[in-house]
Amino acid sequence: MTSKNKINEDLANERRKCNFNIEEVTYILDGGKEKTLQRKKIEDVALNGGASVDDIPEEYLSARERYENAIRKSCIYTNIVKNEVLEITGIENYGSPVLRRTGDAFFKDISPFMLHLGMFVPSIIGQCTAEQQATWLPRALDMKIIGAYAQTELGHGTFIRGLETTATYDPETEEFVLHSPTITSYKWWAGGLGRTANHCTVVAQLYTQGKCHGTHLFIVQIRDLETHMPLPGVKVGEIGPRMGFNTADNGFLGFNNYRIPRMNMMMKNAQVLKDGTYVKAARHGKLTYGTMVFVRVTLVGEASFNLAKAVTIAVRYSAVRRQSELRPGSIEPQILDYPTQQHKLFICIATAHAFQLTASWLWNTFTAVQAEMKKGNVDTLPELHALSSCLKALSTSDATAYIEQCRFACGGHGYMLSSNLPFLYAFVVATRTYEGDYTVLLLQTARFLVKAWEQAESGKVVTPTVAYLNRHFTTNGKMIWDNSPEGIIRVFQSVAAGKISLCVRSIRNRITSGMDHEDAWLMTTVQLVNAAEAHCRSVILHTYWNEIVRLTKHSSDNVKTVLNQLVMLYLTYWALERTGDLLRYSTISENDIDLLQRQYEELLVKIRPNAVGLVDAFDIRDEILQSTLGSYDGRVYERLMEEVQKNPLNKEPVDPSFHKYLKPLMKSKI
Ligand SMILES: CCCCCCCCCCCCC/C=C/C(=O)SCCNC(=O)CCNC(=O)[C@H](O)C(C)(C)COP(=O)(O)OP(=O)(O)OC[C@H]1O[C@@H](n2cnc3c(N)ncnc32)[C@H](O)[C@@H]1OP(=O)(O)O
Ligand SMILES: Cc1cc2nc3c(=O)[nH]c(=O)nc-3n(C[C@H](O)[C@H](O)[C@H](O)COP(=O)(O)OP(=O)(O)OC[C@H]3O[C@@H](n4cnc5c(N)ncnc54)[C@H](O)[C@@H]3O)c2cc1C
Repeated sequence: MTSKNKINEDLANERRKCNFNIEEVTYILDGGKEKTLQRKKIEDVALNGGASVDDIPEEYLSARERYENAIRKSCIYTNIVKNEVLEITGIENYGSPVLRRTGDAFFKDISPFMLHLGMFVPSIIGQCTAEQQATWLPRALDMKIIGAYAQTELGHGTFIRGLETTATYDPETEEFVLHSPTITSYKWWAGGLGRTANHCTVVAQLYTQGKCHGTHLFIVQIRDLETHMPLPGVKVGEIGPRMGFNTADNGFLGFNNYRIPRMNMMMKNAQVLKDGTYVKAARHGKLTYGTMVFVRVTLVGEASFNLAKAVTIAVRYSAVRRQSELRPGSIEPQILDYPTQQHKLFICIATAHAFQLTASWLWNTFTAVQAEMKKGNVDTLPELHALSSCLKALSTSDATAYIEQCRFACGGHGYMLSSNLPFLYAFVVATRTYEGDYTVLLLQTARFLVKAWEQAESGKVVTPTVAYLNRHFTTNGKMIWDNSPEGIIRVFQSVAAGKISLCVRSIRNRITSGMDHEDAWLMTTVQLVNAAEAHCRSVILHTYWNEIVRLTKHSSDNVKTVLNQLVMLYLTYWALERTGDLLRYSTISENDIDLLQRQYEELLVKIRPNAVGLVDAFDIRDEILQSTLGSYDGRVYERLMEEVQKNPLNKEPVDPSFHKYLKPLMKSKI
């Protein structure tokens, strides 16, 4: 073995200690052996050309160079996908998470094509009629047209009903006239819009026959397909440097009485006829928000994957890194041996599992609701909206906090861009805001919870994810504390029920004392967010536990044991995090809390020997991790030194600025 492919001795030892079958866990996380094999096949085809490697790391490039480089790599990757990967996987895999994640090997930051596949194409699939899809979808999938999703404006993101861009129907020419009447009506933020897209989905207020019918979606060509020049009446550009997403050319867009054909309105859920008659969406008023629901569902899996990357980096690094002395003169321990380090990292492994299994469950719920809606039944949509809203909010918020924790766990080296942890953080922290801000989405879930509470109060049976509310009305007093997984979950459900109950009481008391409903709701929103968070925690705990029980039924004993230890760690961690709530809503005692703490510390000890095996089971290739600290071989220090050689500042022994500025300064007199 050369030093280049030699595995770090500490890491090799960790792998020898691992007592479970790593592949078995990978299969569980991927959703089955076949899925793992297909993922590996895709990765082999897409990554073995080595096209991902930049001669100069992208962080050293100027804004222009970075963008051009991102486009170059997006085209290379798209060609590989079109010509090689889809040959073996089929076109239905075009937008699959596996392909999105494999693409991470090409970009430390973001592909300018991400919104094309992530939202433009889904908006065509979800919002267009079959006839419209036949017109647009093949061209979009073949990249003959490249799109963005332009909804947010300079003045409004959250409040979609407040968007100001207008689309006014002109029956004379059978066209819509798009217009940006104010500065705040300019579209702002859409990824890929600034420099790359030649089309986009535009969300605008629809006017026909003198009446406004609210926001609707339109497909709009914004640039000439030959010259890429913005079309007359279109003003488009890039919004400027951001915390992350700097290769995604997030853009602005304004229209000056810009005309598009009638059939460019996405007409699956509402139509404007030739004469201007508006035909209302028959089934549900919010079906035009469907693309957002789809993306929120996919973001739970994204949160899991990015957290899995961060913790893979941090655990491998913590096995390689030695620091301090436990006793005078003793060998410096691996930092992974410190219980405080285990406390930082093992919860991240468990959370990545919890979110991955919850994401798959949510995806199945989403497809089941879609199937019902195809049959004309929209009854399950409110529950899906409530679930996808809170799960998106919590998974992105927790993943953000834990990725930062992984960076802290890597000390100074975690601050290096080459560790990839700062990029991961900058990418994931945005997901807490986009596709619906954290607070705003939890308040959407709270609306659903209050209604469900009122139904349960009146004796009606409520939907499965809030079924615990029915129990709330049949049991008296605090929930009996029980340290079993099912017991902890029941207590978390009681916490949620108790908090929702307090919200309802607050709202009612405020109304009784003279407030109108809107003000009473507004004054209660701090509690409502808290209640929605508690509900969502109980959903995640419940789903994670249920899925582990179901998926490990036929697993080997050691896999069962280690996955059980992780889920128990997760349940115990959250019970300890929420002792205040547990004291308020259950019979838990001081003694029970002491026991929980001991149980938690014992779990850290049990998981420790399998920690590296557990992150290896995420099976994230080095090309995708893109980290000096987290590679499979653990050559941390060598890779940090190799990176230094790529730094353009080190190309010449003396920087020109020395002669230009420093020397004159040194020579000048005070
Ligand atoms: C290669 C593969 C690619 C894969 C890619 C994976 C990664 C993808 C990355 C994608 C990157 C994305 C980048 C970012 C993109 C964006 O951010 S796009 C813009 C997103 N914007 C938002 O999310 C805005 C958030 N705001 C809203 O959603 C809404 O305005 C609101 C907050 C929900 C309020 O809407 P409003 O119309 O005012 O409704 P309300 O009055 O509050 O509620 C009325 C009732 O409607 C119900 N409802 C609301 N929304 C929905 C919905 N979506 N579905 C169903 N029902 C809904 C609401 O609950 C109310 O119900 P009742 O209580 O019964 O009255
Ligand atoms: C990296 C990135 C990429 C994006 N990509 C796209 C894209 O491709 N296409 C697109 O259309 N948009 C995109 N967006 C925009 C994004 O969807 C919005 O920024 C997001 O929905 C939040 O809206 P806002 O910016 O208007 O925030 P605001 O709504 O102004 O929120 C500001 C604060 O006010 C609070 N707040 C707002 N309303 C309420 C309320 N009713 N109750 C309580 N608190 C409230 C929020 O909680 C938040 O703390 C992107 C944003 C980012 C950061």
